[in-house]
Amino acid sequence: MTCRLFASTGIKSDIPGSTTILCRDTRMAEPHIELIDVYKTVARQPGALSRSEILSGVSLKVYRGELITLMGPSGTGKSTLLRLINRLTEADSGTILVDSVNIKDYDPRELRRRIGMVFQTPVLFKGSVRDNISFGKKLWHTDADIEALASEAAIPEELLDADATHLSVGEKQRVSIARALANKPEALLLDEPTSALDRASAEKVESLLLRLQVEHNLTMLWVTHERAQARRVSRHNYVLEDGKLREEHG
Ligand SMILES: Nc1ncnc2c1ncn2[C@@H]1O[C@H](COP(=O)(O)OP(=O)(O)OP(=O)(O)O)[C@@H](O)[C@H]1O
Repeated sequence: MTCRLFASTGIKSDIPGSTTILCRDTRMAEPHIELIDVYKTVARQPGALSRSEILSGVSLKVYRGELITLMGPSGTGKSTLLRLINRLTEADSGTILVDSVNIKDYDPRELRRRIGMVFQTPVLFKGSVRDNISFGKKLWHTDADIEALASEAAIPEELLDADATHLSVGEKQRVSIARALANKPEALLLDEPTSALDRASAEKVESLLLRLQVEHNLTMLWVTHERAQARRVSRHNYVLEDGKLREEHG
């Protein structure tokens, strides 16, 4: 077995006939995304005086090109943890770094271009599939090739001019992934990207995400309720429970 180190290290080791896997090399690179002692409380009822702590000193390092999964009981704060990273919500205390820079020092729009998000239920706006995929390209003036992205996301060419709101949920999820890629992101936050899909569509989207992760060297944080899926897609599986994050071994 050989390790294909993360592309940012610039080192590749492929010995013919051996198995090549992605390996974490903590000696050679700074984490791409790092959470240091993050606390987050929420008000359970609007206007309530007391707040509940859902993250109690969470620390995590994710390296460039690495895929980690997040599991844990419902309501423990997995989505909140993702949303903290692209500043859809703010931590009460602690530090979050992207490329060693505090996320508060980024323009939030640029942060969200770099770190895309895919939700459990794909939300597309009224308009064609092409319009939906082009959204980020227009916003951030990237040179994304819409036809190429559609093809990468296994969206047939004849669907490009179809009304996006009329697609099946599986097709919509593939469009939302292509739309996220049009921003030329470096990382994707995946909030249960397959759990609203039937089995066949879920398998397609799972293998699509895995292929894109390798082809684009994307860092991915993938929330899932399925332990089997977590194990299929990554060797770095974390569980969030009682405000704490722990890595699962074995
Ligand atoms: N903006 C908010 N205001 C108030 N409470 C919130 C807010 N966002 C999240 N919460 C609460 O924080 C807790 C964690 O929510 P979160 O969606 O992060 O959990 P989760 O682990 O992703 O859950 P699930 O697995 O069911 O999707 C829940 O009790 C939720 O009701």
